[in-house]
Amino acid sequence: MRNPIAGGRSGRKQWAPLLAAFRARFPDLEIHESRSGGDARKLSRELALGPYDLVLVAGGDGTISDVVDGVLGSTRPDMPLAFLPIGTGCDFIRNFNLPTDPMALAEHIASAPLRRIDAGLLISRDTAGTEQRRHFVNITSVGISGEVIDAVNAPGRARILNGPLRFLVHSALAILRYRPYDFEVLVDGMLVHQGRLALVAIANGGWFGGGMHITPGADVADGMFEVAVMREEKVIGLLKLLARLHKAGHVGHPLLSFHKARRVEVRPRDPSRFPVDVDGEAPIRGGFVAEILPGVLTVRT
Ligand SMILES: Nc1ncnc2c1ncn2[C@@H]1O[C@H](COP(=O)(O)OP(=O)(O)OP(=O)(O)O)[C@@H](O)[C@H]1O
Repeated sequence: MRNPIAGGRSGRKQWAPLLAAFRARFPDLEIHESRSGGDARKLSRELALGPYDLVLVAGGDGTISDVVDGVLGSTRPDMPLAFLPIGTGCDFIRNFNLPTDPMALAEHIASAPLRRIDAGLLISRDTAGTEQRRHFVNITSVGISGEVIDAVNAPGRARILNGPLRFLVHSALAILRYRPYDFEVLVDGMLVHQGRLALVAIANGGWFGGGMHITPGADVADGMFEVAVMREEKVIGLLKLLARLHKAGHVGHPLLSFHKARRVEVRPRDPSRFPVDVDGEAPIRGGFVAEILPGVLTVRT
């Protein structure tokens, strides 16, 4: 299941050697390509019902998220998945120790045992008040990160910058522009914050934003979210924190708290609608509930 636009120009370059390596190791390989945004979800729901042993996801975090949502929403949610990282940020696969060489990656996936990992379920409401449900696999966050994702994914925005640098520059710009939202955050029913916030990250995996190690205590297979709550802070303080995120140097900061949880609710006070970063895309707006689904995904990593 390939997203042909993932990773831009460098993604297209990566594809030929990956395809050659995987064709050699998996002679029965079939290639299916998404044709538009969101198509990966529909296609993978169909593939989950097909005569296949494994769905290889060739794309970035958005593609992996769509495929996970498609497979978990199908009647065969235990269809095994494996990941061929081709993307801008490629944050989810940082949780696994995957080889970068295409031949080594093909061999690794072919011989890896099946294992179960967790995913998240998001429950939100659209503008008409209708309940929406979608799965995520890495990190759902709001605050500065939602604004960053809106900027990074803005259609028509020239791709002068790519990869982690793209996230870093947009993060710095979003911090300069950000006016903290007012939220209530409930973690397993307990109110852990009420008021203005820089960021809340509800994490299954440890990294977002092209390598920022926001939740170092996250474990994709422990049946829990790791939740990072970053309280309001002055611009200069946020920029300093941003500079420390790649090496997890933010841990221990007095304005940050971490929580382990099965259910997290983000209730907006002002504004009531804002972009929500779901695995590096912004498919929903406004408040939501996130629930962990322990061991629901079958993977070969
Ligand atoms: N054929 C297509 N044409 C246009 N958009 C597509 C197509 N197929 C998938 N998409 C969309 O492309 C978007 C980006 O995909 P993806 O996130 O995998 O790549 P990326 O943004 O380069 O990587 P990352 O998320 O790791 O930074 C997704 O939102 C997906 O819905």
